[in-house]
Amino acid sequence: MLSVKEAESIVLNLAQPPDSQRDVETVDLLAASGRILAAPVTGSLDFPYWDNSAMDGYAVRFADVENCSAETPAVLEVVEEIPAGYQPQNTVQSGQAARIFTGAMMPAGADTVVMQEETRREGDRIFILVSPEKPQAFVRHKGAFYQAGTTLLTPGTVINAPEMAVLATAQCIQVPVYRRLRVAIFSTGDELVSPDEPLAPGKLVDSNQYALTVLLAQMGFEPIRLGIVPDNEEALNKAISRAVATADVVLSTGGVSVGDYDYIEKILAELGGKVHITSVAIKPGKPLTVAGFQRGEKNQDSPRLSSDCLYFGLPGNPVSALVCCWRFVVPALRKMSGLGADAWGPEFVKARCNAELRSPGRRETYVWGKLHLVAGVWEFEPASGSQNSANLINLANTSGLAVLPPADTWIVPGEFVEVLKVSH
Ligand SMILES: Nc1nc2c(c(=O)[nH]1)N[C@H]1C(S)=C(S)[C@@H](COP(=O)(O)OP(=O)(O)OC[C@H]3O[C@@H](n4cnc5c(N)ncnc54)[C@H](O)[C@@H]3O)O[C@H]1N2
Ligand code: MOO
Ligand SMILES: [Mg+2]
Repeated sequence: MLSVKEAESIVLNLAQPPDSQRDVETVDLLAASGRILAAPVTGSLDFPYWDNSAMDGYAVRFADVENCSAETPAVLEVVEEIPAGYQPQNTVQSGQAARIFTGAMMPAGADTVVMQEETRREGDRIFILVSPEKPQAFVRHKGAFYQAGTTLLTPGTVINAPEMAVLATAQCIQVPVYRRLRVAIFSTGDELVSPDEPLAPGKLVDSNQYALTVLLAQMGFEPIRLGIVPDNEEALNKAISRAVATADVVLSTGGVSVGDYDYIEKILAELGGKVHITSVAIKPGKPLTVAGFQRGEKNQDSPRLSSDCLYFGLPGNPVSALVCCWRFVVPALRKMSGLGADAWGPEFVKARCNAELRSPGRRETYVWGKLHLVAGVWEFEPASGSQNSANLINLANTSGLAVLPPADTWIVPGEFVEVLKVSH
């Protein structure tokens, strides 16, 4: 049995980042929302584009207003009005000013803006009542923030609202992003029926496929649902071959333990998969099985990442399947999707536990519950009811998994524990 750390490192080694040529597609600006940038975005313009005013007021020559005051105002002739979006026509000469508004282009000759609250207007004359602190006051200079040719966004950046603003301002209307990872999902088990089917004695509703589909879709991956596959070698062989041929990553649930009908590992090997992990010292999730498949010839109809197809045989128990996903699958998918290493996770926080937790020890134990931020301190509240890997009901509302080490552990209320944050 591998430790959680060993398994994590194997999984992250198998998960390879996308190819910067082959795994890239170009999408329209707004369609890039939530996607991961695949190439640097470089501005071809200075930012600001030109000298402009930061205030509503008057553009002046500093030398004309340097020593003025309310008692001895500088009196200037207003020669032009410059709203935002307008190109000034005149050069401001000594003794002159231009009316100007926030964001409007500075006129030639002027070097300083005086805000209108510090002036008094009489017809074409403006009285400057307060001397600006220094020349260039309230002028936003061309290229002061970024110069043309500067890299504004680097590959691996997720495009959210601020990044969208940068793309728009750089006029990057066709955005190179990594293509979405295709993740095949299927459930195995003769007992399984779908939620709309009648439940005969001995049967169980397939919940795993629905949970995994939502988890992946919410993270921006492309789930491909392949249904329920019976515990039958031929059917499993077909389903696995098909999944491996069409997806970058495959997630199956069930059939990875030691029972007579647990065929996944055997079939993975028969199909040429290299099985790297068959059990991990984690509770729940012990029989997690991970295999890699060599990439075949690239096929136009089923483009794949440059890396091998990565297969996760998740345990059938619903909590075990999700815990394995949160702990191992999500970081691997994040790496494969093109995110930078700092974004792969998993993310742990120290939290004050509000109840007693015990674990007998041989496996690293994950206790599910809720994380709350209370006056700046994380608090962990374990889910009430049975912490049993088949109890999918009290897994609802989980936002954190407290991690107890693989040793006899007894956490008392008020003690701090390491908690894995999960999306909720
Ligand atoms: N003799 C041993 N038995 C078991 C061991 C062991 O070490 N020795 N490990 C146990 C652990 S831990 C786990 S976890 C499970 C994993 O079993 P499998 O991955 O082989 O999964 P199945 O046997 O197919 O199913 C387990 C359980 O989960 C239910 N299930 C399966 N699929 C779904 C689904 N899609 N939706 C909801 N529930 C599902 C299934 O009915 C079983 O109850 O093995 C233990 N056994
Ligand atoms: O690992 Mo199993 O998931 O303990 O029930
Ligand atoms: Mg089994």
